[in-house]
Amino acid sequence: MSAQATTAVKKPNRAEEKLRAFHEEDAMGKAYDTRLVRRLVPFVRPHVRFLVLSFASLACLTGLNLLKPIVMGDVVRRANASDAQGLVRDGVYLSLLVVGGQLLTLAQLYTMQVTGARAMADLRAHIFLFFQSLQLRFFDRTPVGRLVTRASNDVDAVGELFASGVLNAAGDLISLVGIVAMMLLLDWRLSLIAFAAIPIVGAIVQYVRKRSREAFRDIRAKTARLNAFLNEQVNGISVVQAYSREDATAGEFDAINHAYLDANKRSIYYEAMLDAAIEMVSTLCIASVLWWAGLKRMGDISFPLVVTFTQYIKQFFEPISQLSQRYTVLQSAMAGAERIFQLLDEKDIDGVLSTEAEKAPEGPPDEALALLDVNFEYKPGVPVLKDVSLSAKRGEKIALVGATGAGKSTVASLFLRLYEVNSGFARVFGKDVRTYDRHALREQFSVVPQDVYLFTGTVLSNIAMSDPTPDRAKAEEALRRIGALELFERRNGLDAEVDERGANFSAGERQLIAFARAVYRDAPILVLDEATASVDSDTEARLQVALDAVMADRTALVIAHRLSTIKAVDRIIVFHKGRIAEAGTHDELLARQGVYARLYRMQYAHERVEAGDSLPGGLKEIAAGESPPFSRRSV
Ligand SMILES: Nc1ncnc2c1ncn2[C@@H]1O[C@H](COP(=O)(O)OP(=O)(O)OP(=O)(O)O)[C@@H](O)[C@H]1O
Repeated sequence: MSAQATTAVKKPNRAEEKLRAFHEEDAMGKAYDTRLVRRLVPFVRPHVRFLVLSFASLACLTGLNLLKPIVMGDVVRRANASDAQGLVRDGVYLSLLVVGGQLLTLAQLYTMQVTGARAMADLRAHIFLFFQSLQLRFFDRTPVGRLVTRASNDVDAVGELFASGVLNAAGDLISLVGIVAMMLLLDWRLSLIAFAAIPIVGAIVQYVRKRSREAFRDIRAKTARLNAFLNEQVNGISVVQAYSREDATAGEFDAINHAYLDANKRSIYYEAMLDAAIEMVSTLCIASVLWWAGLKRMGDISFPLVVTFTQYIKQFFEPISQLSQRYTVLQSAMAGAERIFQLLDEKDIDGVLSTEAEKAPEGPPDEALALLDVNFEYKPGVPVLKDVSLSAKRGEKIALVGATGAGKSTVASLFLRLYEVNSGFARVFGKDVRTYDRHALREQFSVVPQDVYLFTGTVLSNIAMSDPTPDRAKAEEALRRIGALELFERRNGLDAEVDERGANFSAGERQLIAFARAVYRDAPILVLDEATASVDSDTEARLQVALDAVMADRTALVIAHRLSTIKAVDRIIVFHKGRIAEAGTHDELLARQGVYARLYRMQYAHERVEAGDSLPGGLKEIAAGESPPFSRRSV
């Protein structure tokens, strides 16, 4: 282990603390929980025909295995009697048993695992659809790593029920009963010698089971931590490299990786211990039977009987050893199922307003957007919007301005119902947003968000993402309208590949694609949240002209820091610490000499300094000493 890792182990580091939540949630439940099994049934039911085939094969296989020792004993008897014909017949029987057994094993494993793979694919799809129906509030408080673990590792843990043959435990039990019956029928005294080993095996299994269960729980917790850490660090790799945190991060990873390795080593140790112990006990048992047979100088115990009996003893310990391993898998599957269903029971579902809940009174026919006395907080006790009321008529363009963190983007999120108001109402086209079907509501909006997110694919698939069948001509037209067609044509146009998160495009190019995406969608309301923050001044000027055309017959909500970009809107609403400080046109607000006028003057002064102009008296000081309250994101 590296030096950093050693330090990291001693002192809980940032990742350790942040990921402790995974430990806490990772309680190992019961090994078998009927409630959870019942909830898994709907995912297995559509594939039940495979399961029936599997159990039928298993029953036949168990029967065939019980016959094998008898034939072996017969082989010895016929060999003793030099019965060549009988030996040939036994050879044929044995071959049939082996070939038949292998064919049945093949059928049994295949059908069982196909059932599991299909059921787990359905479960994963269900979880993914469920993620999409959750409100953003849920994702704010849940680490991505945990959600990824739910849809991957936890589903895999449940799938192990099928893959590792836990359900074959039914077959194990049947064969155990069959073996015991056959042994007793053959010779009850030899059987008693074999059964004397049961308490010893029981004690070993109990000792190992408890410890391997803890090791297993630890592995699951450490897997979740590993996933969460990798997810965060890979996403933030550019920052890690820029701030030369590679060594520190490697140290943190080393600690987490070693903890994972240790948990695995413990689990491997106990599994190996169990295998070796059961093998030893079974060999001792065989030795005792041989000793007893020798002591009695065979007497009424024949040589073929001893051979048959030792074969049964071997078969007797096999399911016992497997039962204990399957118990661990069963327990981890139940823990996985419990975590999955806990997630699926989540209440933050993005639904339609229930009929009893109070809804906003209907708005006037010409109203496009309205907030009525809205209060909102992301986290309880931290108000973000306070008593906010505003409205925009159809076709009206309004701008929201205010300092960083004043609550402007939050207003847009409330209209799209990405978050729910705590009190008051949000209305779109005169209707409470909660009375809409969420798709119908969001179809009213074209959004250019502050943080553009591109998906792996092509420029076309990203521009036309609102369309199940992307229309090339329409996407090209969208790029042309925003004046960016030429820029993209230089790099393979609409077919240019987009890497994960659009990493192979500049921030400005990503913003242009987001613009084209909004134009393509062609919705009646346009939301531009700092939409030109990442493009150069030339591109911005061209965009502005294009935008005026796009906005012409639409309602628009423009969020901007650069006040020069919003002079032409119909109304400007100024936010200050979550409240509306003032509202009016650019000229009205300047004339009022309030917050907007002050902000505008400061920004104007700052721009003049950057441009190298001389400043009017008084503004020089502001420009030199005071940074503008609006952050400038463009260069
Ligand atoms: N998902 C979230 N969870 C918790 N708090 C949040 C969340 N999103 C925003 N906030 C907080 O709400 C406040 C308002 O955020 P919002 O993004 O609306 O501000 P804004 O005016 O758009 O700021 P900016 O100009 O920087 O984009 C901020 O204090 C922010 O920290």
